[in-house]
Amino acid sequence: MSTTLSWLTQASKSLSQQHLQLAQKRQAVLTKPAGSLGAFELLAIRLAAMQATQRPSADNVSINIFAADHGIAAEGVSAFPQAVTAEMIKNFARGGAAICVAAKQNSANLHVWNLGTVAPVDCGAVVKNRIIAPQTANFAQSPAMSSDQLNNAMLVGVEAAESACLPEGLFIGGEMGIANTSAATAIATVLLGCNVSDLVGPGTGLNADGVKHKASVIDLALKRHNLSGSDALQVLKSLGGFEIAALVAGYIRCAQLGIPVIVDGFICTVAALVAYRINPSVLDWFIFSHQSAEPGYQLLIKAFPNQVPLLDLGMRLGEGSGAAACIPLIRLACAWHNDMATFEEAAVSEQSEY
Ligand SMILES: O=C(O)c1ccc[n+]([C@@H]2O[C@H](COP(=O)([O-])O)[C@@H](O)[C@H]2O)c1
Ligand SMILES: Cc1cc2nc[nH]c2cc1C
Repeated sequence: MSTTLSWLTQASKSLSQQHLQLAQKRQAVLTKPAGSLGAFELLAIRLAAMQATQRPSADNVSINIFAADHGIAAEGVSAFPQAVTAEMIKNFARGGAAICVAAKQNSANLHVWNLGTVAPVDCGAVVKNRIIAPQTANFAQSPAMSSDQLNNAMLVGVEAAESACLPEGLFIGGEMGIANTSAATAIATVLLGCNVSDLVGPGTGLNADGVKHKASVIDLALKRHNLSGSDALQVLKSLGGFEIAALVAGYIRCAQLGIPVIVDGFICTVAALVAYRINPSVLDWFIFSHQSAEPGYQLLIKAFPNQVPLLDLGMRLGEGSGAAACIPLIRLACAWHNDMATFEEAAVSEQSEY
């Protein structure tokens, strides 16, 4: 696709190989059998390399929720009415949503970006209004976004990433948008070259008949668009989600700025896939937080080589909640790495040769 978005393919910041090796060496001499802290060890090593430090930290976390409505909601593909998107933005502003509680619990900064809802939202300064349109076009009938809309939605993600650029900051993207599992499923179906039935699921809670109907709506829409062979940006524009576009750009900008990204559930992981297809160098900066209960997640995560999500707790909320659930774990990984004694310091005998 011809685009003014050429910045998207600029290389991500390089990891510090020096700090990667120092962190690997330190993990090997801490008072524990080698590898016994499992994924915590790799997490600390990766963060040390990302932050180019011998003392990785996760103290500065910026949580950014991108919210938007979807024209495809008119096809009856969600268990909830479209009005919930705007209603939940108000709930974010009042502090009543799950992500607000998680942000407070973990002393993380929370930002809400409203990219457009059908019902108006007036929440004063708490919500940053960056309205692209009341909703995307219904992708069962036409492309979800114009090129300008795609560009403007992506600029919101860039703005969020750049404002998260604090010393040793981490970025969590979250999303809110009724019917966005349909958009995400459609995008992933094209990018993975699989069938809709391999990925489609209940989203907010459709029953079996509802999932069947959702699958046939997405299937028919994809036949109309005929996107096979299209690049990831074209797929994003056609099947959309302003909030998904903002996430894609936010992730890429974070990787370019050297900000570690904690990727949330199904929709966010689809955004991560679009980002990865546009610019493969972003993968160094992604920490996959949790296996969403949305069934398509299991196939989706296989598209990222060697990536295993940290948690599998049956979550499927969105909002960045699964990523936020990882904050205490990431902090613990850092504390173990930074503060444990070495075998030498503690005068503990090391492993024998056997
Ligand atoms: O993050 C996930 O894994 C996830 C899985 C299912 C649903 N959601 C959330 O539910 C909404 C989309 O679901 P739906 O059924 O309306 O397409 C949207 O606001 C998402 O944040 C999120
Ligand atoms: C209530 C509700 C809260 C959500 N948060 C993210 N997606 C959501 C969808 C619904 C329906």
